Amino acid sequence: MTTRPQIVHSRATPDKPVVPSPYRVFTRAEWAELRADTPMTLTEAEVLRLRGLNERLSIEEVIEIYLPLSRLLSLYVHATQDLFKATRYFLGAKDGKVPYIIGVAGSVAVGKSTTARVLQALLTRWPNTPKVDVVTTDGFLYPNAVLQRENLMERKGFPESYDIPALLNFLSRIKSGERNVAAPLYSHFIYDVLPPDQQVIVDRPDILIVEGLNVLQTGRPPRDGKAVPFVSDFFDFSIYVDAETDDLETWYVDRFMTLRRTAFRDPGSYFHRYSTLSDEEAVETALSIWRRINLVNLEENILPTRQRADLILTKGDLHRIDEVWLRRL
Ligand SMILES: Nc1ncnc2c1ncn2[C@@H]1O[C@H](COP(=O)(O)OP(=O)(O)O)[C@@H](O)[C@H]1O
Ligand SMILES: CC(C)(COP(=O)(O)O)[C@@H](O)C(=O)NCCC(=O)O
Repeated sequence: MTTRPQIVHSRATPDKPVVPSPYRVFTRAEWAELRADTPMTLTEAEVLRLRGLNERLSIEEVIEIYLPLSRLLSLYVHATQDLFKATRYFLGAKDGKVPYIIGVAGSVAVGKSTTARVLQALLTRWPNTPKVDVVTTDGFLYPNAVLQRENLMERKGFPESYDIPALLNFLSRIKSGERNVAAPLYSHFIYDVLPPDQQVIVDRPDILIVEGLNVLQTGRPPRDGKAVPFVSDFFDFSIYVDAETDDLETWYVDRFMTLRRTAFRDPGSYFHRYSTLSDEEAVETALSIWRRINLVNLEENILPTRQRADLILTKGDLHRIDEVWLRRL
């Protein structure tokens, strides 16, 4: 089972004083109280739109967890923009708009992409309707041809499977205020990155959400002593979506079984070969992929980054968030 962030649970003993937690912990009810004012209701059209993002997402979850979170983020975005304006004023600079970047980290199947899409939908509702884009880091995986050549197909999602310099270059261009920056895309259907003519263009959004397993990773310190930035150096705020390992395994297998009934039926899909398996065989296959690849990656490379996040959402059964941990500033 995943252990929850440890630091707050430490008990004082005579020889071991309690270490103050860098996080303030909110129960679900306490967090829900923070959805203070007007834009905290959803229109019917918005509810429908959110349902379209993920039919399993409960609207209660959106109201109690994601609306307060979008309120907090909106306040942070405004504060950062004001600070940026102050710098521009100081420098006598006229132009310049720099996107506010939010990183969303966590295991495969924890719901990063759903969280990112819900936040995107909610943040655009705030006064002045900011433009919010989402980029996923799987676009920066090396193509299968490269992973095969390097014997890394069983390491997809591990740090060495990503073109990190390309991701850093992308983020650096975004943070420099550059317009029309291309980001590569990944397709779960073909299980590979798409060709360069199918890249997505990011054109100076107000907010960019960057979602992926690896976004809080730091990598090895360079041997030559030359400083290399971390992906998270470009973030203004970061979120880690957390859950027990047993739940993650269930969600991974469930998603695999749903895809088997839908996308995998298409002969063009990479996993089409699994559409003819019996249900039991398919569950075994999904469990095997989970345990060989994603679980190992979670334990070795993803969980250790949890305590770098500004906010941790801890999920229980059925994706219900039961606690919110907010880093003290
Ligand atoms: N808040 C949620 N409520 C219900 N189901 C969810 C929620 N978030 C994700 N899921 C389900 O969990 C699975 C993994 O979610 P996804 O967003 O694809 O994860 P990730 O991007 O972390 O791999 C999917 O089947 C999705 O429908
Ligand atoms: C594509 C992924 C590495 C996730 O990438 P991310 O967007 O989080 O960077 C992952 O979904 C994946 O495909 N893992 C390999 C094992 C598997 O097939 O589940």
